[in-house]
Amino acid sequence: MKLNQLLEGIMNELPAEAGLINIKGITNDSREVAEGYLFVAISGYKVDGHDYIESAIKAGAAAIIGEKDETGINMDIPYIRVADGRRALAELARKFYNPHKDKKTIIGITGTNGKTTTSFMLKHILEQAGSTCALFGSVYNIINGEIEESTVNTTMDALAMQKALHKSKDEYVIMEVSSHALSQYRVEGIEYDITVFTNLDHDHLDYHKNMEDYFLTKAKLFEKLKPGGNAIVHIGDQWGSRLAGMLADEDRINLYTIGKVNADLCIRTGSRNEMELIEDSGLRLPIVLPIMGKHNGQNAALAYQAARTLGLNPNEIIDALKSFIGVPGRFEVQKLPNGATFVIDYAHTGEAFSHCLNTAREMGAERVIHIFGFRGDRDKSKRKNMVDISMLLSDFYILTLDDLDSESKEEMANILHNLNASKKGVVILDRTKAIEYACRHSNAGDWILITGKGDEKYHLSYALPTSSDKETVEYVVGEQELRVMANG
Ligand SMILES: CC(=O)N[C@H]1[C@@H](OP(=O)(O)OP(=O)(O)OC[C@H]2O[C@@H](n3ccc(=O)[nH]c3=O)[C@H](O)[C@@H]2O)O[C@H](CO)[C@@H](O)[C@@H]1O[C@H](C)C(=O)N[C@@H](C)C(=O)N[C@H](CCC(=O)O)C(=O)O
Ligand SMILES: Nc1ncnc2c1ncn2[C@@H]1O[C@H](COP(=O)(O)OP(=O)(O)OP(=O)(O)O)[C@@H](O)[C@H]1O
Repeated sequence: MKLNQLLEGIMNELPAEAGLINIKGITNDSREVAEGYLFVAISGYKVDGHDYIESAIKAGAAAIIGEKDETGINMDIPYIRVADGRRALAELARKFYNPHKDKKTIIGITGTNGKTTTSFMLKHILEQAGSTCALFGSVYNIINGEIEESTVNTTMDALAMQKALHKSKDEYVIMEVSSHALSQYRVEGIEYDITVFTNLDHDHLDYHKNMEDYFLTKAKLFEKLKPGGNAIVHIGDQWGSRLAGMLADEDRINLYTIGKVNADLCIRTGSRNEMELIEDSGLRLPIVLPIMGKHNGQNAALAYQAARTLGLNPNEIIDALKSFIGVPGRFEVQKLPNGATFVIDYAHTGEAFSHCLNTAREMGAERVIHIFGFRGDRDKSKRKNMVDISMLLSDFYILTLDDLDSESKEEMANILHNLNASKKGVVILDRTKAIEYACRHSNAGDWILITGKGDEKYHLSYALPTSSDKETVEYVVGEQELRVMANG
């Protein structure tokens, strides 16, 4: 594609000869530049892409886009200045990979918790109805029925996103959209058919200034709805209600609210996994969800409403939900030989903790034991609240290590000891030893919840020869089986 075609609308005054340059590819990573590529230099959070312009030129770049007036580099290829490199990258990538806009139906799901679960549920419903569906999210990406290795981010960068949209021949694309993605223009230029809001909880305040900023960033997804598109908003918290209020007067879109009362789709929960969805027509749909937790009832209601707006009939959606097998690492349950229950979950916010711990009680736990830590570098201001909620809702908790990222083990150990303000809690730094300890001291009727990592691999090495919570649970359950056998 010619440079001037690519830059149309992004840049007005381009030297005539520069416009004729043939661009063979686009990248913002100097290590990926090949002959004839356009290199987009971005001032990043860790390093400055402008420092790699010379390497990009050596690797064969045909033109450079950057944010700085002066690069201080003598170059005989065009340097084009833009106000925001990330935004320009998104627009260029869309033009390069998807010049005719997407014909597929695109669904974006945002919120602090429940994005992955809701997206898996909706995918399952659409596939049961015979449709093909791509999924872009934190567990993995699925394109044309093939699982692709998981990306670093929940939402891919703009370039990977446009390539993935280009590659997908699926009828539907469901994507999790993080607030980071919205503020970094990773989904710029995408027009959504449906956008979904799950909830907002204290998280990511290492990145956002405050909850207000976090909320307004999430709300940007709804500006990207196509005219006539559908906004589906869970009004279970103040942020969802506020978003619904903001969207209510927008004539160009349709708004569907989900909540316990005064919503277009009402959720009535019964005991354990029983629930009922009530449409505003009065249609009542009872369902026993195959996965546990009221939070999953909310996720199911969001997926239900999305499928309804896509024209599926109520009973086929409810039937599909009945065969949903869950998401890896989200409330995965395993029974121990002694009658106790292990749960592996991805909860890493206070609200997610309360859902998980309450679910264990509702399922009949006599004693709830909670094992968790804090991810290094991530929102440090939520840590105390996480301990407070665990202290309130568990019978016993074990503070342990999670991934440290750039925080040191000593630093984290101090934080864990300082936050452990209750006799209900102990600190066992080694995560695998914490799990082993809980297993050894468990009785029939106990529920042991290990939260934070879900099915992700450990970044640290621990005492037991395992690399994820699931493997550690299998290991300690195996040990317990041996002990039970040895004791006859
Ligand atoms: C803080 C943050 O969000 N960083 C994101 C950002 O990184 P960055 O572009 O600033 O990267 P950088 O390393 O400073 O590099 C700057 C530029 O130099 C270039 N470079 C670098 C080295 C080199 O040799 N040559 C070169 O050209 C890079 O390609 C880049 O263009 O843009 C990258 C591409 O999109 C992201 O991968 C990266 O996410 C990092 C890994 C991250 O941890 N992000 C988290 C906070 C995040 O985004 N999380 C949300 C999910 C949150 C949730 O759980 O809900 C997500 O969507 O994943
Ligand atoms: N609707 C919900 N409300 C509150 N908590 C929820 C909800 N759904 C899931 N959770 C909790 O949040 C955890 C993560 O769920 P899920 O992976 O579906 O969310 P996510 O938004 O994709 O999270 P992340 O952005 O961190 O990947 C679950 O393991 C569960 O503990």
